[in-house]
Amino acid sequence: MVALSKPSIEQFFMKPSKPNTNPLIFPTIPLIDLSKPESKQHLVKACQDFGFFKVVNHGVPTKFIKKLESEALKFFSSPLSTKEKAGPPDPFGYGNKRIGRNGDVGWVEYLLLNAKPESDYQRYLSVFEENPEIFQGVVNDYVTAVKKMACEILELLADEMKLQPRNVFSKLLMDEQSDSVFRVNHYPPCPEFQENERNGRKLVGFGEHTDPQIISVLRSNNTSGLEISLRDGSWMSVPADSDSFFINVGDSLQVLNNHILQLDKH
Ligand SMILES: C=C1C[C@]23C[C@@]1(O)CC[C@H]2[C@@]12CC[C@H](O)[C@@](C)(C(=O)O1)[C@H]2[C@@H]3C(=O)O
Ligand SMILES: O=C(O)CCC(=O)C(=O)O
Repeated sequence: MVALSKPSIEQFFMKPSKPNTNPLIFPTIPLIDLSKPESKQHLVKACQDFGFFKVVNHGVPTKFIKKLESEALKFFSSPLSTKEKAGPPDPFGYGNKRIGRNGDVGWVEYLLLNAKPESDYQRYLSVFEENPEIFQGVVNDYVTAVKKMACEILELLADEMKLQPRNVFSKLLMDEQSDSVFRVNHYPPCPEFQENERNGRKLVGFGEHTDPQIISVLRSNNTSGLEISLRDGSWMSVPADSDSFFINVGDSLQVLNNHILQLDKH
């Protein structure tokens, strides 16, 4: 993660990270097809070996995805002064370039919302003037469907790890006290982008980090740019994809998993 105190255009660029060029280790992102029962056997391996995988036949209705995308585009197309009424993030709300509480910056604007079902987004959505409830409804439909998929994945994982009850992980997502968040990131065009690319410097959208939660469910509107770190310290690009979801194993699930493996040994 790039932690900088004085945001200036220079700070959004850095030397490219080490790409994976070893032809003997050219990994592909594990694929989990939720419609195939045998997929769940690959799930534990994908989590343990890679910590990241792609999910197809996920059951999240395309209409929820498209509606969310279109509402999010409406939000980010609004004038900056309007969007800023939904910020700064505390931690929820609209954020621009400043990410989190540690002084990190990136070429990104975002809307971070609490993903609890009863959350009220009115405070953040003055942008939508007369009908913020449309955005609220669209987010609720999307978040509910994505949580259902996330719970299914976590329950398959518990089954495969022979853990009881099978909602041992998924209940953490559904709990009243759950710290689930919903985040929409928008990476606006950058005027200095091409010149810096020519000089071998890379634009940082959302800097290097791990996710503290159980799992992160990621989706892009068919855009590349996301990279994941491999065990050998190299970075791998996640190809653009319009239909799939990508799952990142969060720090909490890794800790729980290591704890369970330790218990197994005794
Ligand atoms: C720079 C950061 C933003 C973040 C907290 C962190 O220090 C590193 C993890 C980031 C992340 C990623 C997943 C979620 O979007 C998030 C809310 C979280 O819990 O960890 C963000 C944090 C953030 O934006 O505050
Ligand atoms: O926008 C992205 O694709 C990555 C964002 C990310 O890593 C995150 O929100 O934790």
